[in-house]
Amino acid sequence: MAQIASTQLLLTPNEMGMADKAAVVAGESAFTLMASAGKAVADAIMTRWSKHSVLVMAGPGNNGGDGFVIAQALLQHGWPVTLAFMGQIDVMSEEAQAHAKAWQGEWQTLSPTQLENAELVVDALFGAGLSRPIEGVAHDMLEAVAQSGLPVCAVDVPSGLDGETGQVFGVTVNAELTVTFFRKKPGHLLFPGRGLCGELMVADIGIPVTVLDELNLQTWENNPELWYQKYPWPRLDGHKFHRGHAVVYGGETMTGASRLTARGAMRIGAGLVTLAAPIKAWAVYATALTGVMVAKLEQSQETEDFEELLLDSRHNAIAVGPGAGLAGFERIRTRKIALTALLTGRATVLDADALSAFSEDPQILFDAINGPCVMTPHEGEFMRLFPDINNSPEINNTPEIKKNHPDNKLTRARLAAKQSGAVVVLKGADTVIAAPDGLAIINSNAPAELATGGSGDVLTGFIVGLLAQGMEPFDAAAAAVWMHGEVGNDIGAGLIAEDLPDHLPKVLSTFKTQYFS
Ligand SMILES: NC(=O)C1=CN([C@@H]2O[C@H](COP(=O)(O)OP(=O)(O)OC[C@H]3O[C@@H](n4cnc5c(N)ncnc54)[C@H](OP(=O)(O)O)[C@@H]3O)[C@@H](O)[C@H]2O)[C@H](O)CC1
Ligand SMILES: [K+]
Repeated sequence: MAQIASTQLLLTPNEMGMADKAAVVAGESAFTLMASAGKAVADAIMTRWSKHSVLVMAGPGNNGGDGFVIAQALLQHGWPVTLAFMGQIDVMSEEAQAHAKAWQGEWQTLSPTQLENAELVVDALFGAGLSRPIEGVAHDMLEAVAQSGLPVCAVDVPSGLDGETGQVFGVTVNAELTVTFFRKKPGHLLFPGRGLCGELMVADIGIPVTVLDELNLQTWENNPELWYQKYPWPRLDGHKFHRGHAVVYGGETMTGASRLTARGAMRIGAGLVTLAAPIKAWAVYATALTGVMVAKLEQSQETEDFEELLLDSRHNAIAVGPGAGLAGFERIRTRKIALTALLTGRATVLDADALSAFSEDPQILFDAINGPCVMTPHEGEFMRLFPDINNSPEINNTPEIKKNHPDNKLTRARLAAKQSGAVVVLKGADTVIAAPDGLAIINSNAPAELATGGSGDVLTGFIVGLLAQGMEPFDAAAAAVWMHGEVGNDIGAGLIAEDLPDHLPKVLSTFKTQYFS
């Protein structure tokens, strides 16, 4: 995947440091890299804003070094620039010292009073090297910038934002523009970070792409580049059986949920979809669904009937959870149905009630996962299913977690995938898709409108529909999450879950034109 989607790779600040070093070993000079970084930011500023009085805040490390380059470039173009420095020049890196010496304007020591005459702020206080909460004058300054309402251009990250986790170290600013270098960082895409960066630009500063080969990177931003080559377009000579047969379990009470799942599976191209429902609800399903077949599960032998239905090996993908039911005996039945699905070893999606039904003994569920499986918890379901990842002092004290503290959504999803053996889709505005082997994708195209009842049920349908067509779980999950986001964008304001499957053809046709013609 690394080779086919190098531009989608995300580097943690630590990995970025390694890429930087590898570039220097390969012959790039650290001085030139910093010059290119600063120039890229200055160019972006001059493209976006007309000539303004600028305050450049430069910190003690190389982020501050970039600040000197930016200040000098803007000064040369006739911009009124104030440079506010915090640090000690003689302990800075050689390249930062050299660029600081090249600064031809006036020096000031960082202080909130400098904001009085500023119209634009360049934030080059801290970047990848931030290692602890910001205190003292830098803290007061960032707070004052935030309160001033002045437009901010952040260098690499808004200072205070952890480029690895998207979490804030005490204080930060809300940037209008963030210019980062070489590749995006996970913290640009994970909330709250994503909401703080404003427009995000990635500047090429001359780091050769070959340095990526050495790094064993495992994180990407979701994009069709990652999976379009495995996308199961219907074959011209195809038959509906080539496109798989998805089975969706439907409960007795919340029948809308699994209907949305079934419709999602149809729309994304499953050849056939069967909704299997307890006899009491059968008529509701049979009346409401046209293209979807409805199978009866007789009273008191629902699990046995479900098992029998799955004896037909053409039923190659199964979804359990939306509307499955958790009240009273339904909880036990949902568990049995989920375990029955998993026992077949066929591709299975577990969502909603199928996850919550195991909240008291999740290990029973994890032990049953032996085949291709995708779990799609939202944060609440995740907390119930993986309490130790969120709470255990033992886990929180391991060096791994200390570095990637539990607020790190990426790490939590990865650990959950490893612990359960399933691909985990940890849903939210910044959905993370993680595989048991550590590969992970952050999704970034979902609009706020998707946070609506039933939206997740459709996503489950998209995933099971792609699984039925033979896509691997990690790719199917990534493709479905991306399509779901695109459909959401396409509909926009006023979106309801029912719209999602029916707007998919438009998104699919754009995708097809873009990647297959
Ligand atoms: N390839 C690239 O990406 C390039 C990036 N460049 C820029 O370099 C920065 C990263 O530079 P680095 O020096 O590693 O880190 P910072 O500038 O963010 O800051 C490090 C200094 O800050 C001190 N520090 C850390 N946390 C705090 C704090 N909470 N309060 C006060 N001071 C803090 C730290 O001190 P230590 O005691 O922890 O060592 C350092 O002195 C990257 O973001 C890019 O902007 C290059 O220009 C070129 C290539
Ligand atoms: K910064």
